[in-house]
Amino acid sequence: MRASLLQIDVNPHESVADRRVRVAELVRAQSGSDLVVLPELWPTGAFAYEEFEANAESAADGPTAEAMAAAARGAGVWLHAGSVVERAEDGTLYNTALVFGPDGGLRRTYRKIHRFGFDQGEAVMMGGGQEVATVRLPDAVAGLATCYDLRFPELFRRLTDEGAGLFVICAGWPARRREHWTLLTRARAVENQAYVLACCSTGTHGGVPQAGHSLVVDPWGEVRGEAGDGEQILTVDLDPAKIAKTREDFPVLRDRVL
Ligand SMILES: NC(=O)CCC(=O)C(=O)O
Repeated sequence: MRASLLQIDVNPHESVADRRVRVAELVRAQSGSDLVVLPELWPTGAFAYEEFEANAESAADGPTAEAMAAAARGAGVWLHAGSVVERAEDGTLYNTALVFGPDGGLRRTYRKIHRFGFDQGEAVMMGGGQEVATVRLPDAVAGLATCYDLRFPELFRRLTDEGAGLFVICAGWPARRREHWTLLTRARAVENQAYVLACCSTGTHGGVPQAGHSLVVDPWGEVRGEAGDGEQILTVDLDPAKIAKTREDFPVLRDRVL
């Protein structure tokens, strides 16, 4: 299973519309991959709070959903299209991740459960998701999480209990906490014996320099690929059989007591 993480440069010098066109072209170019992953809130920037209202859109048929559906179909890939600022029917904003199948159909949405900001920014501007989300890919069940969710191991254990052997995490993680990013992605992989595909943005938006360093970690906790600081496509071949094999050979999940 070939996965390509598109570590997109998100900065205010490029308009949302231009970035959408550019990212769609990048996705279309990934036709040899099985799964393509984009960062959190790449149209606006995860910290560009002043852009949220003006760029809020429908998760089903807004401009980003339509462009990403066409790009997934064009490339014939599964696409975790990162997240968008969703405006729900009642007007509430959500940080919502979108997953498309190779036919361009929207297969899953996930509203970020843990909102970042400690009474500011996303934490007050957006509603919190209430449901965990998994999606069945051809060779594994993927559990979805978004950025700050990474700090909450109980979410990943719930996803594991729902059958996930691979976590896809879109993020706009700040550079100043990059050590946490690397440590926590590996921890989630080791404790759940699962692949972690963690795609972060790069550049600076909302005045917050981004970490980059998107990662693919295997179920043994080994880093199989890591991007650098700038915009980059990180392509890694995964072995989904390794999920069951790791869980059989070293069956810690069976020893859970609580
Ligand atoms: N966009 C986010 O969720 C940022 C999370 C973050 O900065 C952190 O957990 O640290």
